[in-house]
Amino acid sequence: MEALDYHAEERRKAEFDVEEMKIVWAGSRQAYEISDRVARLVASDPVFRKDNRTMLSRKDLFKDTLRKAAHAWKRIIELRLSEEEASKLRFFVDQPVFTDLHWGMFIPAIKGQGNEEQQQKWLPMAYKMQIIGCYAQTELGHGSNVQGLETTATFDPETDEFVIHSPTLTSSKWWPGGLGKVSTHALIYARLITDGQDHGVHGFIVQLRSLDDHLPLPGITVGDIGMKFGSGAYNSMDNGVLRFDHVRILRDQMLMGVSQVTREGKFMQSDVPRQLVYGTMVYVRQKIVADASCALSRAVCIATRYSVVRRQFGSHNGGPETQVIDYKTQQSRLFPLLASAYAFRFVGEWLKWLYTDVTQRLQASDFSTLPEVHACTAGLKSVTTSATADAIEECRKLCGGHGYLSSSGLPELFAVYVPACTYEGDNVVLLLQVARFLMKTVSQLGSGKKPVGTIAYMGRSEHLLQCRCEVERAEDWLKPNVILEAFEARAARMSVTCAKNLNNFANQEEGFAQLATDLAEAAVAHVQLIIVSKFIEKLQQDIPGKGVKRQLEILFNVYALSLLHKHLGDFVASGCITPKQGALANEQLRLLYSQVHFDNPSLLLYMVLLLERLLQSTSF
Ligand SMILES: CC(C)(COP(=O)(O)OP(=O)(O)OC[C@H]1O[C@@H](n2cnc3c(N)ncnc32)[C@H](O)[C@@H]1OP(=O)(O)O)[C@@H](O)C(=O)NCCC(=O)NCCSC(=O)CCCCCCCCCCCCCCC(=O)O
Ligand SMILES: Cc1cc2nc3c(=O)[nH]c(=O)nc-3n(C[C@H](O)[C@H](O)[C@H](O)COP(=O)(O)OP(=O)(O)OC[C@H]3O[C@@H](n4cnc5c(N)ncnc54)[C@H](O)[C@@H]3O)c2cc1C
Repeated sequence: MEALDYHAEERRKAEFDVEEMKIVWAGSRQAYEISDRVARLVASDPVFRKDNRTMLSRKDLFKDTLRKAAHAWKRIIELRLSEEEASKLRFFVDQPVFTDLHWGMFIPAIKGQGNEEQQQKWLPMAYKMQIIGCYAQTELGHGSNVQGLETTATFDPETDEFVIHSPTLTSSKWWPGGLGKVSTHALIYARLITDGQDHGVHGFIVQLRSLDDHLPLPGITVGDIGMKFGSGAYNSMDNGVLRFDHVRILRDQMLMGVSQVTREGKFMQSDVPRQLVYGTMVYVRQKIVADASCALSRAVCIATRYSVVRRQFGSHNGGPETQVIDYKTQQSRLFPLLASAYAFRFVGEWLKWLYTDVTQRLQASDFSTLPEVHACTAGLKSVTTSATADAIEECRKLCGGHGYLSSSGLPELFAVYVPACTYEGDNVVLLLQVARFLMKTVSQLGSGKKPVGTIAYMGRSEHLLQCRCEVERAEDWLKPNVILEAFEARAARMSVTCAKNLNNFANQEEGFAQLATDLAEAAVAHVQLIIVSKFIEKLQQDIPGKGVKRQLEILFNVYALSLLHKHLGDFVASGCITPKQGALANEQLRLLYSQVHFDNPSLLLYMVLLLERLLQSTSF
């Protein structure tokens, strides 16, 4: 049976309302309708074709990308698309391009760190793309360590200007997307110096190129940093290098929403946490979590299509060979990835709410949830991107030799996706930020300060440190409360153990350095608990559509139990569950795989159809 006939057949047999499942995936009926409308618009426009991009030279690929970006902008204007529709269209164009940084970082930074006057001056030009901006923070010598940046911004009270300078080779700005060829302006992060005093890293808007002839302005040396991983992939982006030779900018080009410099050169730190200077990174990290579910679902679609069509071995009396989807090993590798796509989707929805909430609180000078938002965005960005990068590679391997063909779509998807484990914060560095938040919380237990939000379970650590999972039969692992308590106990015990071991060192810094690996693992346990708990919360909502909730419950159990199986060592070593209970979880997982496959083949194929229109480069 041909794949498409098979799909049609399976949809007819669907155990659930596929249309309602589409809405669950999109987040709302409106979001689905926008997504579907824009996806069709992109898929039907030959300018946006992408099946050729791995065969283009870097120069032709870049020209092709600029052509698509210009066409996208033209269509946005012509069709009067809303900001949400425009963002979707740029997303579906699906090629790393300078607009990611213009819309994704340059504009949000001005909105988040600029004062009212600066927003009124710069945003109208940026929205009309009369200026094109990039986010120039990372330097050749420093990326993770933002406080180590070397570019200087020295205030000159004589002229009421800042002098922007690159004092060393390692202070060269290195990596910013859109910098190499396109951007006219940059948001530069530099050390603010007034009257000889260094006030740390702040943001400055600097014009790089002429708006007349696009040539670099005096004192600016700028260019592209060259080919990156893979052939097509991220080479459609002009990541660049930038050096300043005593470039002068007006005082009001320092973003003054977080701190200010007066005409007299006095540094004023307003009563907001200095970390708000990092706010744009927090914003993008929460976007990256939502994007992880998209990238993961695409890889799973391809691997699922392949697995239901491909046959190998098992022919009896000349009959058809076995579909590879029937192999238990194929199921145990593929189905947890399908479940992860939904898990990341739902936690991404929640994280978007958390970010919106903190943004509203900040406007009311309420900074109470800022530490949790930092920990959640950093941790979820780290865990979801690492899992997604690994999953795309796993999907390639699930597709045999065909997975290695460019036309499968997987190599390009992998090459474009994997830098997500590095940009917007190296994933290990971000886990250590989560660990810092966990250790601070544990140290405050007993102080009377009740842990709240995603860390509230730490307030029950006395119980969690000694509880025993009530699992005697495999089906006991189908109870959400049993799974939740196991994940809470594992996370609490790993954090409390780290906190106790830190006390064996002369100081916190030394302890942190020596125990960094344990702390990173405790951070992963905490973040995976958040993902599991948000999936449970999603299932507690009213989910319309025949059989939809039932499918999602199956996927939840696959996600949680496959994680438990993968990290069984943590659960058993921390005493949360016994080896026998671990074996029962694995037994239940096998039963669930059969359910996903035999009772609900359409659930798998639904994922195939989810973004099918966008998988034009997928040939099978
Ligand atoms: C956090 C750091 C690692 C360390 O910072 P510090 O040294 O300053 O802090 P400390 O570790 O000493 O901690 C002090 C204190 O501060 C707290 N803290 C730290 N950070 C934050 C924060 N962000 N918010 C709140 N609080 C924070 C910390 O917890 C401590 O608190 P306590 O004292 O109480 O313990 C920092 O150095 C850091 O963040 N490093 C990482 C650097 C980084 O992330 N760089 C990224 C550069 S930009 C980049 O890479 C861009 C890539 C983009 C590629 C494209 C992506 C596109 C994706 C989607 C967007 C699409 C949008 C499309 C839009 C459209 O088209 O429409
Ligand atoms: C495709 C791509 C696009 C990018 N776009 C932009 C952009 O638009 N704007 C921008 O400003 N930047 C951008 N970046 C830069 C990116 O943000 C940095 O690469 C990232 O922050 C990591 O910094 P680094 O490369 O200097 O590595 P480092 O910070 O030098 O870290 C190197 C490695 O050392 C280890 N390490 C470092 N510190 C620690 C620690 N404390 N504990 C344990 N291990 C540690 C980690 O393994 C880490 O991967 C981009 C990068 C890429 C790959």
